[in-house]
Amino acid sequence: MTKRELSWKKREQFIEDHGIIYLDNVSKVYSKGAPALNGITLGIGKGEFVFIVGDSGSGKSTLIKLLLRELTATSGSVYVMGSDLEKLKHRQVPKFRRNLGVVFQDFRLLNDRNVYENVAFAQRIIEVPSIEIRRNVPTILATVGLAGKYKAKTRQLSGGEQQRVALARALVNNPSILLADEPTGNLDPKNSWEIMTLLEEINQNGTTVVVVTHNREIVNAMHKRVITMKRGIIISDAEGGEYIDED
Ligand SMILES: Nc1ncnc2c1ncn2[C@@H]1O[C@H](COP(=O)(O)OP(=O)(O)OP(=O)(O)O)[C@@H](O)[C@H]1O
Repeated sequence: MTKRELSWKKREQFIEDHGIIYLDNVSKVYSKGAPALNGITLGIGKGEFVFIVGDSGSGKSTLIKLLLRELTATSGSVYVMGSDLEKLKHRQVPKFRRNLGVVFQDFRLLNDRNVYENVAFAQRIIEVPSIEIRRNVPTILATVGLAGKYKAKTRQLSGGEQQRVALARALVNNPSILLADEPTGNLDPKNSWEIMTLLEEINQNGTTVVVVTHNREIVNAMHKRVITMKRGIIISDAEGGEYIDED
């Protein structure tokens, strides 16, 4: 077995034992104030669908930023896909992020480009050959129900449609993990449900999905694993859990 095969096997074993996401006693302290995360230990298995909920300021976005390696932990270790993110060199970060899809509340699209270009862009930056891009983009747009809108400028779309473009862009590179930070925060109930249904389908196709949300109704209806945070710690972690009311 080559060295590379051996290290891949080790990583597979790590994921099997601890999860595709694993935080080991992680704290994050910003320059001022109480820790945003305070000794979090958490494993998320390959193929899981997990909600992360909690009061404003409880540390949810900080957690997502650690997983994306936008931030590093003050202490403890963050492992994503079996890699210790602290050991990742700066130049390795873009390659690491290829396996992560991410969507945000505010969509973050290129508003002067059309739908097709927004999605194709994600493939161009990782140098996917044009012939494959021309095949992949329509396929993923059909998956999110936007096949007919590929020429539209994103600013001409509804909020729900814009979030679907963002989802298509997040998924086109076939990531192992999809992180969604408040994906329905700017959407009405109907569009929120459509996005959640898409996230569930994506999960059923094998992608691990982590959703940060304040949407109580959706969390309570979907009966997924629910991790509740408060002031930087996990106060509840329950399969088929409910949104716990803030006090
Ligand atoms: N860049 C920063 N510098 C200093 N403090 C920060 C920074 N970002 C977040 N914090 C603090 O860390 C704590 C956790 O913030 P975080 O954004 O992770 O919470 P959250 O649960 O995502 O909140 P919300 O639901 O409002 O988005 C808060 O007390 C916040 O004020």
